[in-house]
Amino acid sequence: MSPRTMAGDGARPVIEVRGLTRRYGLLTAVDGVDFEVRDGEIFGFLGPNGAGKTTTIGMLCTLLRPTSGRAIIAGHDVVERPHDVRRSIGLIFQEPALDDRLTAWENLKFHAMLYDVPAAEFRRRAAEVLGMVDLADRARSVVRTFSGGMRRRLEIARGLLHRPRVLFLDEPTIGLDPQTRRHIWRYIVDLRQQEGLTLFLTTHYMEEAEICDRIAIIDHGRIVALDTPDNLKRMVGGDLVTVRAADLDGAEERIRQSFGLPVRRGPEGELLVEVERGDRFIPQLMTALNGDGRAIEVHSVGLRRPTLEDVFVKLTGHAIRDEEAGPGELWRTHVAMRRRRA
Ligand SMILES: Nc1ncnc2c1ncn2[C@@H]1O[C@H](COP(=O)(O)OP(=O)(O)OP(=O)(O)O)[C@@H](O)[C@H]1O
Repeated sequence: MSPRTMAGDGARPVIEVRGLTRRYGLLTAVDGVDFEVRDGEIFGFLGPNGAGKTTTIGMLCTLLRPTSGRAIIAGHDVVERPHDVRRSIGLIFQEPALDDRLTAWENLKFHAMLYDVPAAEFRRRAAEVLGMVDLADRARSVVRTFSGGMRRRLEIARGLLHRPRVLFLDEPTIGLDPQTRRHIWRYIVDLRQQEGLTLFLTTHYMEEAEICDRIAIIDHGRIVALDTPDNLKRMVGGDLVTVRAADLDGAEERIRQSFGLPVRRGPEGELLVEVERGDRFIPQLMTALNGDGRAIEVHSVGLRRPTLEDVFVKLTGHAIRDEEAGPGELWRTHVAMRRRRA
């Protein structure tokens, strides 16, 4: 039975979260979230920077204490049994956590010592996980000589060394180029097939969230929707027609008056109209925009299927990309997380 069919078979969830809350002073970073993750599932947290993804993962991994609420990982309460939780999980965080003066093998060895993996088991397992991420021939190379993608693969191998039941990945591809990002995801999906483990990941890249079995969309510390990517996209309806025009306000008003349909703004300021059949709607739209005594100059009209970005905009009223962090902001976040963990 593949892990995909194992998911949702009625077994006890591997992660159970009830009313989980974390406050920093007056700010409620995570605001009473509830969800369950099934064994063998790829479960994603999707939301903009600052939505509360890292804080949630921090609590599930026992690095941050919840202000209130409960989280049970592989049957262990994160507050009452943190040691058991840590043995059940692997972590891959945004910031690299390898020692680049050591070889790949030595980095794994250090991790095995922390997790009490016996020496014979370590040798077998280290060879296995390095093979999984295509680094077997670089085992004795110093990590300093590795590319960003190789380092991330080694971190994945290290996260798997002690055979965790759940692997947590916080923005595992941030800062990598698109090709390397695709490779990393291929490894992650293969791993689920090979190891049957549960993956909990956070991302603000919409296309990456598509690989999840289910996604929780999080905004301002709250889960605003939780479902499969397909079901989430169905919330947006049929087709999306995009309109770019010289007078966007005028075009918006004309569409509302002519069709009585709601009009939203897309991430680049374009108009978005949800319709059942876009191919039939566009000719009527052009007639409406050209007619009525005053033609509105149209720059382009597009037709596409809804994406997770559209779902996010529909649910929250704002775009994920608007809040994407620049390098400076990301660096500040990393420094803050390091300090929090220190
Ligand atoms: N140690 C801290 N002290 C005060 N506020 C914090 C702290 N850590 C996080 N926050 C705030 O809590 C909120 C949630 O942050 P969090 O890092 O969990 O978001 P995120 O969705 O993971 O974003 P990112 O992808 O940027 O890490 C933000 O408003 C952030 O500024």
